Amino acid sequence: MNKLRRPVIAGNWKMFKTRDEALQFIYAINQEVPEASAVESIICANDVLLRCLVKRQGENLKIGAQNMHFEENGAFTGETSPLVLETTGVTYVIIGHSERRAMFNETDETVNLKLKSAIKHDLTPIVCVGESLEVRENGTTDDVVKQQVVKAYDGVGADEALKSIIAYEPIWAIGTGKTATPEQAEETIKAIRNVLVSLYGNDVASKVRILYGGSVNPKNVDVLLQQENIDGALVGGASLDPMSFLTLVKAAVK
Ligand SMILES: O=C(CO)COP(=O)(O)O
Repeated sequence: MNKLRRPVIAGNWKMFKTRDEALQFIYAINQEVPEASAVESIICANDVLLRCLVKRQGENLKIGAQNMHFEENGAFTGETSPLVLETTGVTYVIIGHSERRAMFNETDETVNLKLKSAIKHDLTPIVCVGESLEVRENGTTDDVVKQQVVKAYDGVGADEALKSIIAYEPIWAIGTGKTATPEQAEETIKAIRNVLVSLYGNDVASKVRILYGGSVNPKNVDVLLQQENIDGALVGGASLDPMSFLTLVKAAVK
């Protein structure tokens, strides 16, 4: 791993786990999670579970949300305010996950508004980008992903960008068991870092963490994390089992 950038392993539980299952998971790993100074370990859970997880999180495990509204309050039935996340003790939030883009009308514009709002509320945004299989096959991955990054960071200053994390998740690799090869992931993540260079210069670009997501598991995590530009992983299925999640976290501090 590049020791200049602290690695991040974030579990995205999606709409899995009951309250009891979530608490069992936290109790099982709290004492085992490596020091936060060596790896940022995060569980992003369903909104209803956030409060009880925050109360029981250990020093080295942080809790994140999977989405939020960009407004602090208003007539937005069913939405979650960033202010509520902040005051609940949540410290991370996933923004623009492809499932939300595909099923819940998330757009590059709302991703941009949410990114700015999250930073304003001291939430570390994990900004998701990634291409469809069609885009991968027609060879325009870099263009599509670059555009997503440019639009997400429109009007975002360097100091704010430094507080954000990017997750590159090719849609065709999510939940399919088809991981991008380490070379494919590295190539696209390098292209994302180059966008940051053009937006903010070398120094900022070299400090922003960029994660890979899409069928990451304990077997493939090492080779992915060995890539120069991959600073960690955003993990769905393999984050649901406590021992599997711990293996991933420990792989990041090897
Ligand atoms: O969508 C993902 C994480 O946000 C990836 O999910 P899987 O790890 O289950 O492929």
